[in-house]
Amino acid sequence: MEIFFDEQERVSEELIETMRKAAEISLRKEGLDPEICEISVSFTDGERIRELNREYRGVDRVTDVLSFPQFDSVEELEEIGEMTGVMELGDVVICADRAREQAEAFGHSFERELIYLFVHSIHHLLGYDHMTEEDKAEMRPREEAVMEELGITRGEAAPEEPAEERKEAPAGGQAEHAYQKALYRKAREVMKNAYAPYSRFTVGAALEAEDGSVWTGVNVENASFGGTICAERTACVKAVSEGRTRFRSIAICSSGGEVEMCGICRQFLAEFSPEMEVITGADEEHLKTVKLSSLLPGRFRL
Ligand SMILES: O=c1ccn([C@H]2C[C@H](O)[C@@H](CO)O2)c(=O)[nH]1
Ligand SMILES: [Zn+2]
Repeated sequence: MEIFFDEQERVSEELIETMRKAAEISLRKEGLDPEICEISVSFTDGERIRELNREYRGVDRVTDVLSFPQFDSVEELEEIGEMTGVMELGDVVICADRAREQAEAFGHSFERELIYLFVHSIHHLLGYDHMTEEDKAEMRPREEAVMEELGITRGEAAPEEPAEERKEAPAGGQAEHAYQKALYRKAREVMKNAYAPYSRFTVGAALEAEDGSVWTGVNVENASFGGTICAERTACVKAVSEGRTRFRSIAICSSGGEVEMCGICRQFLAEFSPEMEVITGADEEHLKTVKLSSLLPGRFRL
C-alpha cells in the first residue's frame, strides 16, 4: 500500500501509521489488493482547504476533508489496475486544525476524528456517496466496520456527520450539528466578559466569517443607557474592523436563557449577510438555527 503524504509533519507518526492501517482495511473489505493501491494525502491549513472547497465545490468555506477520486467507478479502477498493475485511487485533502476543533466539539479524540474523516474520504474515492438515504445506508456501515476493526470506538461521542452534510443542511429546525454547537460554545465562553452592571443580563455572541474566522462579542452597557451596544454588534464591528464583511453564522447565548436578536442587530448584520444563519438556544443541546432574512424580512435599504 502506497500512501503519498504531503505536509505529514502536521500530525504524529503514530497517526500516519494508523492511517495506513485504515486504508488497508478499507481496501481489503472492498475486495481490492492494497499492495497495488495508491492514495495521495495532503494536510493543509484552513485557508487552503477553503480555496479548494470554493474552487471544486463552489462552497466558500473551511471544511474538514475533501476527496478527489481518480476514477468514476471501482470497475474502471480495477480495469486500469489489471492493465497497469497499479490502482491510483485519488487525492484526499485534510484540514488537521479543523479536525482538531471538531474532535473537541464532539468530545472525542483527535485521532478518532482524523481517522474517521480519512476512512470516509477513502470510501468516496471508492465511489460511495451519501446524497440519498439509500446511499448513506450503503456507506456508513462500511465506514463503521473499518473503525471497529481498527479498535477505534465511538465512545460517548455525539452522533456525527461529515462536514459536507453539515454545511449544506438547510437553516431551520433543530440544529444538532457540531459546528453550530462549537460556535455556540464560543459565545457562551465569551459571555463572562459582558459589561452589564445595569441590566445584569449578560450576552455573548460568536460570529463566523466566510473565511472561517470567528469573532466574539459581548454586550457593553453604559451609564448613559442609550450608549449600550449588544453582543452581536460588538462581534460584527470587531470583524468588520479587521476586514471581514461576509458572514456565515452567528451564535448567541445569554444569562437569561434563550435570547432572540434585537431588531437593531438584525438590521445591522443584514447590512452584510442577510442570508447568514442565526443560532440561538438555552443550551447547546437545544439549538435553533434560522436564516437572518426570515427574522428580518424587508430590511431597510438606501
Ligand atoms: O440581542 C440582544 C439583546 C440584548 N442585548 C443586551 C443589551 C443590554 O446590555 C442587555 C439588556 O437589553 O442585553 C444583547 O446584547 N443582545
Ligand atoms: Zn441587539
